[in-house]
Amino acid sequence: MTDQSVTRIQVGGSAGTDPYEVLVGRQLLDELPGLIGASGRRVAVLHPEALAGTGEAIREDLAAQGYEAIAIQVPNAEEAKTAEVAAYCWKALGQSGFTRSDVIIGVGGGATTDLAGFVAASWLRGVRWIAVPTTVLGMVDAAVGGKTGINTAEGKNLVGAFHPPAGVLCDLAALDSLPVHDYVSGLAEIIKAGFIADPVILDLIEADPAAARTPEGQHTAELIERSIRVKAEVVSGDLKESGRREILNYGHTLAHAIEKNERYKWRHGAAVSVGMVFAAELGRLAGRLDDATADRHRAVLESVGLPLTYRGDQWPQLLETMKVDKKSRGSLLRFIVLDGLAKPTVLEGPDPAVLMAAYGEVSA
Ligand SMILES: NC(=O)c1ccc[n+]([C@@H]2O[C@H](COP(=O)([O-])OP(=O)(O)OC[C@H]3O[C@@H](n4cnc5c(N)ncnc54)[C@H](O)[C@@H]3O)[C@@H](O)[C@H]2O)c1
Ligand SMILES: O=C(O)C(=O)C[C@@H](O)[C@H](O)[C@H](O)COP(=O)(O)O
Ligand SMILES: [Zn+2]
Repeated sequence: MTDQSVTRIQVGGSAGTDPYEVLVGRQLLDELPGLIGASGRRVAVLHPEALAGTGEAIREDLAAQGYEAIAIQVPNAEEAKTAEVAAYCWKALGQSGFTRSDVIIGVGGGATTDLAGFVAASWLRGVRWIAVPTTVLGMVDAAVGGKTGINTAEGKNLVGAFHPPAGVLCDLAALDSLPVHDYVSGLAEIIKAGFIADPVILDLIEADPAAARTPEGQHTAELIERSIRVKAEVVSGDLKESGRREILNYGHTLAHAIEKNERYKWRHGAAVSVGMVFAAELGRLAGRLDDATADRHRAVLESVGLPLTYRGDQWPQLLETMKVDKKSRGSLLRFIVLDGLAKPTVLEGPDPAVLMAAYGEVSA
């Protein structure tokens, strides 16, 4: 039985998109059969190496309920977000006779659910999938909203599809085994939600930054739920990022360039942290953002142990990579900046000197 203290947050349902729910609580796996649906006979549980035990336990449980269940183990973290690993998954699905009525379950962090969603989007031109995020970042951001994809040598998430899940199960117990480095990485996306839409998030973290770094923290569930609500509200109105959804990319233009520069060895949240400090400086230098809000970025990110700087000598490469950011239009670079707290906006084609000066503020 699903625990009674489960929070349900609806996503989508307008503009022709099917609604689905994000559940936050404990012991949520009993929800799987309902999400798989009456016509699902085969299920593929896609999981990273680090969650071999969890993946197998879910597979066994579903097999015991009569499903033809296979497990597909993929590498940890960004090593899973490649065309080669996607092809490996397609092969496993083909060999098990996976049809359009069958279902993929992505169990893991954002890298795993991005891959699982992409495999689901591309297999037979789209099959049903369910996200079971097991990291903070996966719960508050990656598993929600239907952006799926993989990286290429040229950049982050360059191949993908919008393919929303049938449901998202955030079991808070999963966070107990998450290394602190990965836990903290997820806080960057929570802090992003605070700056772009819900400043109460910032207040809660600033009240006790040490507690925010652990699953036992007093406000853990509230921070996760508030961030999911921000994401749910934004993507519900703009699934395919034709406008407002771009605000979720706050800090990501530089972040993705840093990730590529580091050959995807930096955690996404760490790169987003530096990217948000850069975006705040850009907003300040462009005359949009007040000093106090810009300075608040450094203070809150540093208080939870996120990085604020990156290598100063890498600017030319980073600038080149930023040109193929998905928000770019032709040769026009576009950034999300703040006009004030919780007032995100687009800054188009900033003066190259201003861009470089903003980078100077995050250069180590
Ligand atoms: N689709 C989206 O909208 C969206 C949004 C934000 C981020 N992302 C993507 O999410 C990815 C980052 O996700 P992440 O921060 O969750 O990292 P991750 O998926 O790389 O996971 C980090 C590490 O933790 C391990 N792990 C996962 N759950 C665990 C658990 N419960 N216990 C122990 N180990 C566990 C993983 O195997 C991996 O080694 C990036 O690729 C980023 O681009 C996507
Ligand atoms: O959901 C979105 O939209 C986001 O931008 C959320 C980001 O946190 C996330 O990292 C996303 O994958 C970035 O998307 P991309 O389109 O810039 O690759
Ligand atoms: Zn992100």
